[in-house]
Amino acid sequence: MATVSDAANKENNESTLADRKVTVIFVLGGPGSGKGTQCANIVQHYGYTHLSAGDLLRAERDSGSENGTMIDNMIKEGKIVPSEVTIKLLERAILETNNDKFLIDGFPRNEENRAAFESVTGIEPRFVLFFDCSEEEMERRLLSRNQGRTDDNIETIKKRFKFGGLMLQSLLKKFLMRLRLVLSHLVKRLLPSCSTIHPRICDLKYRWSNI
Ligand SMILES: Nc1ncnc2c1ncn2[C@@H]1O[C@H](COP(=O)(O)OP(=O)(O)O)[C@@H](O)[C@H]1O
Ligand SMILES: O=c1ccn([C@@H]2O[C@H](COP(=O)(O)OP(=O)(O)O)[C@@H](O)[C@H]2O)c(=O)[nH]1
Repeated sequence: MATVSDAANKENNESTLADRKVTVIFVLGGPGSGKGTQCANIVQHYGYTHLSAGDLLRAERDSGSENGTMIDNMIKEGKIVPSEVTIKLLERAILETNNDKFLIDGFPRNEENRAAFESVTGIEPRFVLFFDCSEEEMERRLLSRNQGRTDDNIETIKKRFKFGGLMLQSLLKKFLMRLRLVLSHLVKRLLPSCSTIHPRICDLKYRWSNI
């Protein structure tokens, strides 16, 4: 589906997502559930390009952009950056990459993110990988992640759990209804290094062979 920005880009002879046929997998899970770690594994074995929404936002913040202060505040408060900002960064990253298969890590965070992405880019995910992990384990991992992040402190971690948990649950329900959700215990069969991800529920259509 072409968008207004697609039309503007066309006039400027820039390539747009409407010109590209891309496959997208959303990789979701709470903070510290292992999304980034497992994306690195998948990239190695399946030739996907890994796009972390959080990394794109941190790079934008550090670039001196006009949105830098807003992004910094949202991250420190564990809140969700407005969809249009994150989607623009994802769109740009896809267009700059010469691959047609993408793992989008940590996005969407909520239903509004999902709907906006679909409407702006016309892209529906092939499916969604969800890494399920207890808050206790996620907290332990985040506190020893040691990447110098401004949000890996106990106060912000609690906020990320509080704001993110419910939104993620209702988003997952949407994907579940569309039969697009693959849970961590299925991922675990393919990626033995996922062994500490704690498995729960479900017997859903398993489409790993398609990627
Ligand atoms: N299965 C695992 N068992 C133990 N520690 C893990 C596991 N997966 C990731 N970690 C560690 O937990 C921390 C958070 O993982 P990360 O992949 O950055 O999570 P996310 O991207 O979901 O926030 C990192 O320090 C990582 O090395
Ligand atoms: O689509 C996104 C992804 C990330 N974030 C912000 O970036 C922070 C860090 O996200 P990231 O995915 O890097 O880490 P995680 O919280 O999953 O460990 C989040 O708490 C949000 O404040 C956001 O607003 N929108």
